[in-house]
Amino acid sequence: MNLSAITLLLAALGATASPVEPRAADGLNTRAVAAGKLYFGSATDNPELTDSAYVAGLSNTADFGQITPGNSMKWDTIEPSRGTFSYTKGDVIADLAAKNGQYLRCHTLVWHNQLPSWVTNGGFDNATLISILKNHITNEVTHYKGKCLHWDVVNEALNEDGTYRSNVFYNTIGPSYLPIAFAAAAAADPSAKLYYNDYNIEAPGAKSTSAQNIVKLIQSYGAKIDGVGLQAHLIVGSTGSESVSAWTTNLNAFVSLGVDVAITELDARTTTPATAAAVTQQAKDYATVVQGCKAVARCVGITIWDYTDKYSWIPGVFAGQGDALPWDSNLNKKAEVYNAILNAWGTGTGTTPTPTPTATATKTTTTAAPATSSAAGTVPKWGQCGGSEWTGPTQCEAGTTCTKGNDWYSQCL
Ligand SMILES: O[C@@H]1[C@@H](O)[C@H](O[C@@H]2CO[C@@H](O[C@@H]3CO[C@@H](O)[C@H](O)[C@H]3O)[C@H](O)[C@H]2O)OC[C@H]1O
Repeated sequence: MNLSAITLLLAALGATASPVEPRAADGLNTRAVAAGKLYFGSATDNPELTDSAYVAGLSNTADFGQITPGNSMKWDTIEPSRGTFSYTKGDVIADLAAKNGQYLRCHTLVWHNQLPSWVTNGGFDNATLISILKNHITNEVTHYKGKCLHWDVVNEALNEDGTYRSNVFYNTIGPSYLPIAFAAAAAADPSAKLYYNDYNIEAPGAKSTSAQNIVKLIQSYGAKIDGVGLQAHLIVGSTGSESVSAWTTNLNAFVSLGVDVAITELDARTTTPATAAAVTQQAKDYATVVQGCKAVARCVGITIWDYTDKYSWIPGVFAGQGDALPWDSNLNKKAEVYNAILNAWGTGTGTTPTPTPTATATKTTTTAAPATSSAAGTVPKWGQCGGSEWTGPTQCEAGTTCTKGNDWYSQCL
């Protein structure tokens, strides 16, 4: 039926064909925004962007209001050799987000994995590695300035028992590599929200407590940290999906430090092929995470680690595991899982944030300003070696020696 036929029909029925306000289509992102969140999003990666059906799904802003590059902003892609920066792959994803009017979560600046061997095995001394770290961060954050809603500044600095992970940065610089990284990122793009991101911090416990201590450490240096990302690579029916209250208790422990939280890499894997019972449990697990985030005002959004089993990272890393995402490997929605997420968001009641994102990430958020913020260059000096300027906690072990750097940190020897 053409438009004039519809008009005639409406006239016959006593109605008019006047234009009506378009309503946003229902979807995972639409529901998240209606619940007061900034986005529901998905990770993606360059190779799958040749799949037009996949791209169409990813670009559907009813479902996805944010995208995260799964690999293309990591150190080995961006600076594969010292001082040589390559932004081609990351730009493709940043441009796609801008074209779609989606937020961009930028991932990740400092991580022990996908770190080129020139960094890992370079044998650099403390001062040189700090300089390399700051140069990498400054260059990359400057390149994407104004485009990243969030930056995952440091990824996975902790072991399972909550101690610091041994990596080239920790082993050479000590824990101050974290505040140094955050300060460098803040200086390069003051508008981007800066996150510490880790896995197995989804439930209260030693690792979650240590992640909270990382927030305090960064704050104690006077550097800016805006949020903590909880990856949430879940196993169906296992830790991280027990109860909404466990989620809210844990999320609120971070929020009480004055930072936002985000679920940054959600998937829920099972033995493949998934049984009907596993899919039912998986739907509950996704719903639990959504309800936990929904209940905490400063939980700003949820990202699934790609949206379809077709491109999930899980089978390649966990043999015999998979079927972890709400879309199957034929790009069809798993109705039980998808609807569980929709229903968990509900139909609204939150404070709807300012308009749909445009190409720039510099937009108003519904969340409060971070509790601590200090511009790089005005942060307190780390005075254990010189003494007078610093009144914060002791960085270097008692009895060890240190040397005062020419910046706001010192170096434990
Ligand atoms: O061969 C590699 C391939 O192994 C690599 O896989 C990526 C590995 O990282 C995945 O993302 C991480 C998942 O868990 C968290 O710990 C991290 O924060 C994430 O960054 C990513 O999805 C995989 O594709 O990809 C590049 C290939 O050359």
